[in-house]
Amino acid sequence: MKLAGIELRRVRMPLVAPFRTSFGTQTDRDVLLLRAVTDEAEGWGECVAMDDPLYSSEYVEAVADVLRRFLVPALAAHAPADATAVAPALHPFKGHRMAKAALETAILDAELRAAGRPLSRELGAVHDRVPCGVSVGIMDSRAKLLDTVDGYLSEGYVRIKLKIEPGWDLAPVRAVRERFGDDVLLQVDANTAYTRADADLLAALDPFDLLLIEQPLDEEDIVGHADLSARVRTPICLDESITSARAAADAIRLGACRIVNIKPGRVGGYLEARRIHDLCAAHGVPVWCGGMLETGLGRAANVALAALPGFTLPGDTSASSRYFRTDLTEPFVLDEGHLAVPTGPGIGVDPLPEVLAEITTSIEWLPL
Ligand SMILES: CSCC[C@@H](NC(=O)CCC(=O)O)C(=O)O
Ligand SMILES: [Mg+2]
Repeated sequence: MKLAGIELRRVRMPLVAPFRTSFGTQTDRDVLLLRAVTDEAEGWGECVAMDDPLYSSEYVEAVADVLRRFLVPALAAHAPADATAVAPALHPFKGHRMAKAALETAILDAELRAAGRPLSRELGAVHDRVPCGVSVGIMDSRAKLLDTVDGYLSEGYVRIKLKIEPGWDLAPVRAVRERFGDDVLLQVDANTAYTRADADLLAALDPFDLLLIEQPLDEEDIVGHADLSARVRTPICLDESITSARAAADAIRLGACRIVNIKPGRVGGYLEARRIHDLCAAHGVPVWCGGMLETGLGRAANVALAALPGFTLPGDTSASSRYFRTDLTEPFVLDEGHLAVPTGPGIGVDPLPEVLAEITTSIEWLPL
């Protein structure tokens, strides 16, 4: 397979409602899509970086820059024969895992489409549909929160994840438990909003029988999470801290987490995501697929990954309608709390041309 070039395409999609986390509020997505053009097929990679470096150090403008100046020229020099050669070619450049993930995914998608192989099969999927959780933002009131959760449970979501931050934690969790009972699968995500001094506060969540507490402390505070894991009964799950299979191995070895949220965009791509899955399975650590408000392109690939055997907890693989009135692809629709794994070659979905044209804000061609 010969790579002709990479198209950088920016698209802007409004969210159906503001999505508030401990690091800010989002009202739309400015998404960078990569289209890999080869002599045999084309492939898509969706970059998960946000507008600003608040979830991680990466952000969309920086991703475009590092692709333009370093990563795509490196591919020109190495002429990778297939997707497995992309990460080694990009290894000299430190970090920028979201940029690398999008590039590797676009090339992997092109390769698999040319070969007629679905991504799910390539990764080792064992299910043809996956159970879906939903992420619920911080709200202005508990009443609004309970109405929102009620709506999602009515839609069939099998797990509720509440965003929390200091001042919005015990009360909303208690309100959800009191309204919907103890059987609802419930977890929380702090996005690093707490400190080691909050151990007792986080331990006060134990009586609510949560599935997990996601990333309570700073992404670099592995020791702090290990100490917290010894103080809090609820399993600690890491997200921002797990940037690679090595980081996952170290966190597990140090007792910093008992569950891992795998996001392919955060760790450099689907091949590294599979390595993390395999490593966690070897240690008996459950994993689930996190989300970055992906369009249907990234959502399709995430659903394929979530079908691997070690993904034993519902992921943030929600229906398209959780975030978008109109998705870039045919919408992902919840069916009895599950999404079907795409069966077509590669990621198995394509952008709808008229939607793509309407939401595109810029196009840049990077020849190899
Ligand atoms: C803008 S928040 C993105 C990161 C966040 N993602 C979610 O909460 C799920 C988003 C989704 O459903 O795609 C996380 O830290 O897990
Ligand atoms: Mg998270």
